[in-house]
Amino acid sequence: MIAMNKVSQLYGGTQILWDLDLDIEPGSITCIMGRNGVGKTTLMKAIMGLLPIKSGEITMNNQALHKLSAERRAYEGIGYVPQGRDIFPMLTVEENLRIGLPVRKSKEIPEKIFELFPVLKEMLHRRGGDLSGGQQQQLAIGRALVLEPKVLILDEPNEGIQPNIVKQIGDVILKLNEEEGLTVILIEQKLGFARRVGKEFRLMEKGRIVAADKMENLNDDLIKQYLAV
Ligand SMILES: Nc1ncnc2c1ncn2[C@@H]1O[C@H](COP(=O)(O)OP(=O)(O)OP(=O)(O)O)[C@@H](O)[C@H]1O
Repeated sequence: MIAMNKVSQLYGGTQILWDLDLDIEPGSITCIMGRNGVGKTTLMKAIMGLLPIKSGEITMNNQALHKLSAERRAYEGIGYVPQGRDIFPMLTVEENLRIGLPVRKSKEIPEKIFELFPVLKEMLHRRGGDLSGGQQQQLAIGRALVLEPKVLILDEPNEGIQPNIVKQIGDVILKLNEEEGLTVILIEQKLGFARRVGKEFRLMEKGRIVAADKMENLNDDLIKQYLAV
């Protein structure tokens, strides 16, 4: 579905991604894992078009993606929930959700969003900045889903969030995947969550993918080598 072929990327003079190859199968839930600073967020920004790549190619369903603008990639069906949520604190929940609608050429927020996250309906007229961290994360996911993406990228959605909301977010990801075939790419540091939700894993080190397999094959040796701190 999404493929990266020998992608390299630099920040200033520092190379972050090195000839990186990645394959994301349609309908999969793939966890991108690795220690801090290995390039996971940079990789996601490269897929989204938020950072230009230096060389290599990125395709979705065999169509070149790396030449398209970030906006165009959203239009083509890639939804992105950045690290740190990034909602608009001064806008209401409803206004935050409506931001994606022009891309979708629709006037209404799909009712499905409120079925998945009932709290967003309850808080529709509150300012985003007044929500709890967990509620803001649900809003950020809801806002990405307004675009009805084919692929949803989430960057550490559970960072600093209380366990009951982490559970709800996991349930929503699994439901969208199982019922609608949504392809999910998830940056996840928490092993328990990755194992519950992920079907595939990709381990990163120093800007490269160093291991790729089904989640049930994420064994103690790999964890020790690439994840343990
Ligand atoms: N805007 C930037 N300018 C320069 N260097 C950056 C910038 N953003 C990230 N980097 C560097 O790029 C490298 C990869 O960062 P990235 O955020 O992609 O890693 P990560 O695996 O997502 O880490 P984390 O788990 O801590 O979020 C790090 O060494 C980081 O310091």
